[in-house]
Amino acid sequence: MSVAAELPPASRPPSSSSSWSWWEQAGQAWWGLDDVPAGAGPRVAAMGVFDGVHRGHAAVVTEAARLARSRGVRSVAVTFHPHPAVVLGRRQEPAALVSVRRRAELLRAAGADDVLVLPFTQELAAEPAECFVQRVLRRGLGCRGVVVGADFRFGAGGTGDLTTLRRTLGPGAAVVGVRPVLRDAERCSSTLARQLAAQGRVDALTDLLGRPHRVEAVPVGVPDALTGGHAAGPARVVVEPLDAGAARLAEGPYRARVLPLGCPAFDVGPVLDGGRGLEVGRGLPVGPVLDVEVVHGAAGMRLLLAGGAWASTQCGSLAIDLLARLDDDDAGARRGHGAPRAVAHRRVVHP
Ligand SMILES: Cc1cc2nc3c(=O)[nH]c(=O)nc-3n(C[C@H](O)[C@H](O)[C@H](O)COP(=O)(O)O)c2cc1C
Ligand SMILES: Nc1ncnc2c1ncn2[C@@H]1O[C@H](COP(=O)(O)OP(=O)(O)OP(=O)(O)O)[C@@H](O)[C@H]1O
Repeated sequence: MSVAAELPPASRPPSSSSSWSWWEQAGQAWWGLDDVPAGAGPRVAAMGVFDGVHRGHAAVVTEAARLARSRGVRSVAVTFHPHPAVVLGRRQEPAALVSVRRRAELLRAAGADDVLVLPFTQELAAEPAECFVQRVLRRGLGCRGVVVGADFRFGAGGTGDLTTLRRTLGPGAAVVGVRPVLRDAERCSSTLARQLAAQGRVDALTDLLGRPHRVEAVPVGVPDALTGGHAAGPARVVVEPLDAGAARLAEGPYRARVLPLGCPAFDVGPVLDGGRGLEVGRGLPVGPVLDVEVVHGAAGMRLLLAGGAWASTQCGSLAIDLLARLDDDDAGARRGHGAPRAVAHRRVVHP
């Protein structure tokens, strides 16, 4: 039986959700082995969860792409969702740094020709490593090579490793274990990235990811008065993460670049915040830099965008790239004390 056929329907995004329509539009990923086109030829796979696609992940995917090119085949990033630790009850919170849609986009940006999302279930967790390699990597994807981190473990009991891959894939296949990519002598990991986000350590997080951390969000309200569609003074827009399980971000003020999401034909429109609307450079929209305040409440995480009236009126959803934490002294103090503490809310006024 195929992986997709074994899935509960809820594992796949509902076709009515906006994120699913982006999947379809972008043709970003295969969802389950059944989606993989038959007879598409051999491949080299990179394998892992890849939440956040940090620099360590990028090294694995880039190596798979290089190996695939050298063998004249396509590369595929094989990723799992939800996170095994959540499915296996080792982690309570389903906190993910990025949505699966964004993960697929980042894996492609790192060099993967294709992305396969395998829904992670109790059944998959119980599958012996050798069976997984035979069923998914050999028969399903025709792998001529596999690239993982040198310490990657998989399969029932976590017994699968590089040796398992070499033995099971056979002599013609290349199996590469990428040496750990470090940041400040610490192994880059999604767990570390989630910790840095929870502590509001934007500089360290940017360094670990190799790019600014992005929150994908949708406007839900305008707290400040808007008169006839025009801002009466500095406007603030409330936005909520698109992904209800988005990893926690420390409360407090940030500076962020805000981009329209999923609307490629975005019209710049009237600029409501004094001339700093979207510019178009090299075919890509370059959003305005805005002050953002992150708050947590009963409804979950919310972000208040200063001067973001254009966003609520012009575009359904937004990408918010965090550039800096505004209260650096406070962040420094937090670093010194280890544990994150609440940051007093400061009203962010757009200049
Ligand atoms: C293909 C595959 C990939 C896996 N990847 C991960 C992983 O990235 N992280 C993780 O914690 N567990 C992962 N697991 C789960 C563990 O290998 C293992 O199934 C789990 O720890 C259950 O172990 P148990 O049989 O001792 O209960 C993966 C399992 C499979 C089959
Ligand atoms: N720092 C790193 N250097 C090299 N390879 C890495 C690094 N981190 C992860 N990998 C590899 O990238 C793939 C995906 O990693 P995966 O998401 O499973 O691990 P992770 O980043 O440690 O996540 P988590 O912290 O959630 O367990 C795996 O093959 C893994 O071994």
